[in-house]
Amino acid sequence: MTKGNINVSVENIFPLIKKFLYSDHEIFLRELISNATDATLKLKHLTSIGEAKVDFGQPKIEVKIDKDAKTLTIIDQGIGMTGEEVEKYINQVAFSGAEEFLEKYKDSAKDSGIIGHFGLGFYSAFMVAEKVEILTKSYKDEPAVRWICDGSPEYTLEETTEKTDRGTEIILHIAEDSTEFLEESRIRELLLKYNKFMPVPIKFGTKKETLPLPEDAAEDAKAETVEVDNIINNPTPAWTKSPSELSEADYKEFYHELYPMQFEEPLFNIHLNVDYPFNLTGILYFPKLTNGLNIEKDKIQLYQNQVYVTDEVKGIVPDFLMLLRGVIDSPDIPLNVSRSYLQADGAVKKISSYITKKVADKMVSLFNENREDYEKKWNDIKIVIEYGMISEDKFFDKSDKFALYPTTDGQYLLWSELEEKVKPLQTDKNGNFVILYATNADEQHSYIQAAKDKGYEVLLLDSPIVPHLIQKLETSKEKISFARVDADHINNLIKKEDTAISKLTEEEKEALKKNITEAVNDTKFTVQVEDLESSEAPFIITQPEFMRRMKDMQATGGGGMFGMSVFPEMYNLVVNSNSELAAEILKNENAEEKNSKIKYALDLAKLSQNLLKGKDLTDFIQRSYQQLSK
Ligand SMILES: Nc1ncnc2c1ncn2[C@@H]1O[C@H](COP(=O)(O)OP(=O)(O)OP(=O)(O)O)[C@@H](O)[C@H]1O
Repeated sequence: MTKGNINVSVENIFPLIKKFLYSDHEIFLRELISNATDATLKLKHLTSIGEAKVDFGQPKIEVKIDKDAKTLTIIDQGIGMTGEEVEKYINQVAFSGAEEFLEKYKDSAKDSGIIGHFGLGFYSAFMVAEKVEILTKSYKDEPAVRWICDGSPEYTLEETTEKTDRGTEIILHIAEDSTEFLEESRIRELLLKYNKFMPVPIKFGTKKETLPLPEDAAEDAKAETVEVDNIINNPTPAWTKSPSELSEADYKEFYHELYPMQFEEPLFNIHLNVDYPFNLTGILYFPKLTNGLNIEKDKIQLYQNQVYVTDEVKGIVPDFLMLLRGVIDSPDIPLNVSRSYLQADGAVKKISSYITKKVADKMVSLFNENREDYEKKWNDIKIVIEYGMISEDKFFDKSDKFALYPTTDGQYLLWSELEEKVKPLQTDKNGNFVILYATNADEQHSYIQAAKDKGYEVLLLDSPIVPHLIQKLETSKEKISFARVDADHINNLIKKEDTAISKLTEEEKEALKKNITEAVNDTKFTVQVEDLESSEAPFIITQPEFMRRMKDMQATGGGGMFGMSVFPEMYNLVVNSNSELAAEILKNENAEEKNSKIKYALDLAKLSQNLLKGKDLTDFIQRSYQQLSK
């Protein structure tokens, strides 16, 4: 038997490990199962290149709890270790055997999926165990050994005949403060969290399975039940397969495997697969963003060689795609990811821009393959696309091929189609293409109607980030501007050469303006007398585009200008000088009647802008009833 001191530079590394190495104690299981997986994959590799002349068979990893003995054991049927190797790989902390293996078999082992890198994973066992035993037998024809260490730097190592089969057993004597890890439910939870898609089958207990009845079975025959291994993982999850092997149904099935509590079907998926300049595979799903939207729970999961790392993917996945679901697996992402690391890491930045590009490409092909279906899904995906257009220039540059601009008539136009269809009529006298839009088809109905009467097209842009999107489009495209239909009278929104005829003289218009301003007596409203068609409404309330947009942008974060914290409510009250009511107000000499007519007309204008509320609305209704009964 050998006794010795574990070769570390710090006098006692264990308290350090316990405290600092991983803040999350539960990851010890992930580390040990990763080691067991590595050991299995190493053997697979060695048998495949003929270096290990043993039968690889169908190895699995087993996790066992013995409550009485207070032990948790992880057993693999992998490569095992000789006494010498235990000395080398276990006793010399921070000497990673995985690294050495990869170095030695550099070229052939590149794709073997080996996880370990740092040479500290094994010692995370001491976060939960007061004593750790390793019972191991190498695939080489050498005696098995037992290594025991109680958390001090002292260990014992001896040969044993107790283990006759190949592989390693890690026996953790669970410490008093960690007995939660002797609970079956806790271990099951951890296995499902970290190991659900690991590449080697993991057995945790057994389960009963009912055998199918033979075809010629008697009617009253009872199906036989057998005890089988309870395998908790799916060793070949969809993302490890090639897209050509997978049907739509497979993708959907995997979605539900990933998120068992999600009952809605995903809208579509994007299979990621890149091996240069970094390795990355994965599947992203566009979920249907319903009201019950659960961004918190079902997030994109990050894996490293099928080992779950985290679902904090900020930095790796561009912000605008955080609403998606799915998995990303990359051996280039370290297991112990920290935020500062992610932000600084070049590979991670490349991953983020690759994902952006891939999503853009997928949008183009979805649109081209089945436009009708894409249009149907537009309302569910637009928020992600529009956010991407605002935040990622590369995504914006491609968006002309897949971003849709819906009209209030239910058409979905690409930018090029919008230009072709709408630009000729909606270009103003200065050559600017004015794009009219509404944010709410019901509330802005009368304005939409006024625009349509002129033959104009009105877009329906109703997502909350639209003010930002519009700003982005206006600064990126030449000679265009957006105007909400109620931003001004339609004649002023798209100014044409023709001058309107007025029934009133300039002096009369001035007098009318004065009358109305005094009667309205509210600084929120700027009175503007305009020569409109006599059939148009006498009073129209509009809200200038700039002020409203700034206000909207502020409400959705950012975009406020001049350090203004609160934008004042500002409206224009457009008075149609050619309307009968204008003439009537002007010539009415009864001051009281004049006043009440102006107020009544103002209320009607407010009503059509959805601005008449509370007491004003009640008063208005009362006054209207009085009028009726006169
Ligand atoms: N179950 C096992 N079977 C065979 N060898 C093992 C087993 N567990 C650990 N080893 C050996 O011990 C070495 C050290 O393991 P450890 O977990 O500390 O580091 P690692 O796996 O190389 O890297 P990481 O810190 O990323 O886990 C491994 O590289 C491997 O050679």
